[in-house]
Amino acid sequence: MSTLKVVSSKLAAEIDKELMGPQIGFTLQQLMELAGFSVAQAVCRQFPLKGKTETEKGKHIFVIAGPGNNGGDGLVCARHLKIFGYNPVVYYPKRSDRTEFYKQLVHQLNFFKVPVLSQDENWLDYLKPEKTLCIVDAIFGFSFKPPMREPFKGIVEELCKLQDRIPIVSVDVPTGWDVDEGPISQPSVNPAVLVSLTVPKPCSTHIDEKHTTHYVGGRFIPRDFANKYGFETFGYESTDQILKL
Ligand SMILES: NC(=O)C1=CN([C@@H]2O[C@H](COP(=O)(O)OP(=O)(O)OC[C@H]3O[C@@H](n4cnc5c(N)ncnc54)[C@H](O)[C@@H]3O)[C@@H](O)[C@H]2O)[C@H](O)CC1
Ligand SMILES: [K+]
Repeated sequence: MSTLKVVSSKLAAEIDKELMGPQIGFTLQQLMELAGFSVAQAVCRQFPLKGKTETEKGKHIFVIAGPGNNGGDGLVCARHLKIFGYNPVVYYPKRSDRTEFYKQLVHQLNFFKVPVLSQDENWLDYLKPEKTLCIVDAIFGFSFKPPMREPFKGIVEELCKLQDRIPIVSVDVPTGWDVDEGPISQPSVNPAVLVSLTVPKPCSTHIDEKHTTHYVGGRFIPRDFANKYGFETFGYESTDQILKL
C-alpha cells in the first residue's frame, strides 16, 4: 500500500470518529486541548517573544473562533498563548451551543482575563497592523462546505483586506478553502502559517510554500493507527507538539 501524505475530509472525519469511539475512547475535550496547545506552540515558534521589546510583547494576537470544533481549538489556543506570555483577544461571534463544554472554555478564558468579544462588538478596532502580532484563523476546519454564510462571509472579507499586513495562522484548514480542493471559492484566506492537525488535508497541497509555513500538530496517534489510514506518523522531536514540514 502506498503511503499518503494527506487525508481527505471524509477520512479525517472517520479518524476523529474512531479516536472518540468506544474502542479508543478519547474525549473531544482531550483532543481539542492537544490541538489548541499545538497551535499555540506553532505561534510561539513562528513569532517568538524572546528579545522583543515590551511594545512588541504587548501586541494582540487576534483569535477568531468559528461555530464548530475548529473554533474550539481556537479558544484553547488563546488560553495557552496567554500562559505563554502573549496578549490574545478572542472574537467569538457565533457561540456553539452544541455542548456545555464550549461555555466552559469561555469561562476559562475569563479566568485568564482573555477578552472574548461578541458579534456586536467593534472587533476591527483590535485589528491594527501596528498593534497586532498575528491573527489565528480558527473559523472553519474540515467540515466547512462552501458557499460561506454570514456573519463569517463579511468577517473573512475583512480579513482578506488585512492579510498582507497582519499574518494569518490558520488552524487545520485555511478558512474558505474546500478541504479537498483548496481555494476554489471566495472569500478565502491566504495564511502565512498553516497548522495541520493529526495529518495534512488535501487542500494543503495548494499552499504556496514561499508564502506559507506549514506545521503539523495534534500529536495523538500511534504508528499502527496512522498506517491503517494510509499515512505515517511524523518525526516530532522530544516533547514538541508541532513539526515544521
Ligand atoms: N483529530 C483532529 O485532528 C481534531 C480536530 N479538531 C478540529 O475540529 C475541526 C472540525 O470540526 P467540526 O466541528 O467538524 O467542523 P468545523 O469547525 O470545520 O465547522 C463546523 C461548523 O461550521 C458551520 N459551517 C459549515 N459550513 C459553513 C458555511 N458554508 N457557512 C457558515 N457556516 C458553516 C457548521 O454549521 C458548523 O457549525 C478540525 O478541522 C479541527 O480543527 C478537534 O479539535 C478534535 C481533534
Ligand atoms: K481554520
